[in-house]
Amino acid sequence: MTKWNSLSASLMKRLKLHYQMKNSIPAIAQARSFTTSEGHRPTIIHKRSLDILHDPWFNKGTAFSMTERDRLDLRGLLPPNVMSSEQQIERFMVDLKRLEVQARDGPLDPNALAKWRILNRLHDRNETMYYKVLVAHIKEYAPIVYTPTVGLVCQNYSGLFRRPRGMYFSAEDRGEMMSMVYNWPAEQVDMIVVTDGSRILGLGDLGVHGIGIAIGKLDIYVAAAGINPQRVLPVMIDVGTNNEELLKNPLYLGLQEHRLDGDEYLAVIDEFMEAVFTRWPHVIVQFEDFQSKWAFKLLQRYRNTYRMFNDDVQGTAGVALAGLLGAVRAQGRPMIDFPKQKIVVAGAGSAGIGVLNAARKTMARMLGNNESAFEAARSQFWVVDAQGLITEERENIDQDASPFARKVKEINRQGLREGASLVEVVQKVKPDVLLGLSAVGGLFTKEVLEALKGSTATRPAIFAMSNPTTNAECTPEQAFSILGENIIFASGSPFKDINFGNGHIGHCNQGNNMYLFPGIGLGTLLSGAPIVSDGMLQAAAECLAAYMTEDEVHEGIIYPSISRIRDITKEIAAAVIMEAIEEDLVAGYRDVDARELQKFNKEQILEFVKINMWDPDYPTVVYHQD
Ligand SMILES: NC(=O)c1ccc[n+]([C@@H]2O[C@H](COP(=O)([O-])OP(=O)(O)OC[C@H]3O[C@@H](n4cnc5c(N)ncnc54)[C@H](O)[C@@H]3O)[C@@H](O)[C@H]2O)c1
Ligand SMILES: O=C(O)C[C@H](O)C(=O)O
Ligand SMILES: [Mg+2]
Repeated sequence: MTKWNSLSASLMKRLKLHYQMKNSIPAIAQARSFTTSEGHRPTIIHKRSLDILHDPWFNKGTAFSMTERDRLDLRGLLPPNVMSSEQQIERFMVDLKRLEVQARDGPLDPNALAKWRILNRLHDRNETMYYKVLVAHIKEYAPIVYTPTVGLVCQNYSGLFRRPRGMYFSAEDRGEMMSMVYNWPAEQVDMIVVTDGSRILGLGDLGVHGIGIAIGKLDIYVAAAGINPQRVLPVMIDVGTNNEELLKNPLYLGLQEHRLDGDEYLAVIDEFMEAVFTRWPHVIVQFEDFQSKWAFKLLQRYRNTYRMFNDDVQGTAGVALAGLLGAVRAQGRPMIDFPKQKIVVAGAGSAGIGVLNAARKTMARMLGNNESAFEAARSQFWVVDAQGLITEERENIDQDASPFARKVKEINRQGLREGASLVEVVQKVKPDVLLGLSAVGGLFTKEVLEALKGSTATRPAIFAMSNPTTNAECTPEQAFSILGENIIFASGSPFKDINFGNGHIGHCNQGNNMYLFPGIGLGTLLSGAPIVSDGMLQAAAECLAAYMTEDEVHEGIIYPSISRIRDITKEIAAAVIMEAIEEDLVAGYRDVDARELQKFNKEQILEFVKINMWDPDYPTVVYHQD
């Protein structure tokens, strides 16, 4: 160091000390005399981006102005609504008061939200420890970081928001996304879960507060699939909200305008996709909780060009299919009898239609995989939506639901008609399976369940798959008490098993797409496949269906316990890779290239998956100057 350099360094040091003492601000260049438009001297900082938000000295959270966000590379790292410090305090106080007056946060666990807060704070200060806790206690804490509590978290997000997590792309960012994406500090991102907040679980449009679901899904990716937490990115695309309460709420964190629609909406999603795939060409994007209206369109738009899938349409379909096949086995019948099952589905949204398409295709394959098999499979389904039974007489029928509209002649024979109620349909059809993806809590009323007593199945199956808990179409208590012990029960949100008191247990299976999406994502990542094909999704579902032993299935257990989720995810990922090899889609991962991967046998693929799963262990850390 030259004399002048060392002199100026010591001068700077003294100056810094002087100004720190004078202003109590730890900034080096307070000596400069320029001022901001508000008349204050600026604080000069030597950090950018997330480092600022993670520094309690400099962080202003949602109060960073738009110009500051641009200056400091913060654009996209905060929800779009800029708040005053008074509003920030108001939000904080609402949350604080809520804790004082309302200790009960949820029907199943009165302390669910309090537990979420504690886990979230751990997540903010020590990721490795957070995931160690989650992996070791997944059964206990999945219902906190994921469904059902995550729904409550999204509903209360304006109060719960502390440190931002993930990225926000808003309608205001049009034209900027390609550069904004570089504000994210990670050089590599493997998994993105993106939502536009338009249909969060069964809770409707929660706007920007829906980011919680993307965060919860990625927690499951890390815990179940061993995706490295430094390479996951939760994303919220804020195109406005049609939730009138949020539009009026001064504490809402998102854009307070109605949702963009049509081409304007598509342009935003297109720009986002282009931006993230430009920066991270190998990323996988999982679409989550988009309203049905867009879920299918976006899937069709991107699925052949990008590595993406829609969890609600495709993940749910696979999980339901595995459960439906399990229900056939639980009736003591071979899986090949699946095409004989009569299935009533309540709900024809993204989830319901996804399940119907997958189940129909599987039946058709079992029946010979030709056009007449596909047509024959159609007649095994009766679909009831908000307007009742869907038939060809339905006016303005949704194009995704129309393949499942019953023929008028058929239903006349059955004594049914367009718009028939769910009870009537169950009474007349006497189905083997009643499956709900309606988002209507309690839809399977006493009358509906009574009607199911007429089922021609030896062991009828009830899938109350809507989330969160209060949206379940019925509870296991209701189902078992009306229909007796000899049924199969599954629900989207977790319920406790029922003890009948006679040595028998009524098993409550959790039919949730969390059994599939982590394996689909991990398998796609490790195979290097450029798309997520139908075959890969089918392989994932079949692997889940085959995972349960005969004994378990006879006991009524059709899905594994969540405590086995890491193992089942490994198996599913391997099945996805094997299918990708079969379809000649593999490109390899890291130092294992396509040719090598193609030569692996099943054991080697399982080992390959296992060694690529991140474990939450502390690494040895050393310092190295750049
Ligand atoms: N368990 C899982 O893994 C899983 C996966 C995805 C979605 N879901 C749940 O499924 C539900 C629906 O999701 P979606 O994306 O399909 O929603 P959606 O809003 O697109 O669809 C809801 C459907 O239910 C119908 N419906 C409304 N009221 C009805 C009634 N009274 N009777 C019969 N049908 C009625 C609507 O007409 C619509 O077709 C949500 O609660 C969601 O949480 C569960
Ligand atoms: O998130 C879940 O728990 C399942 C599913 O993706 C849903 O939207 O309900
Ligand atoms: Mg979902």
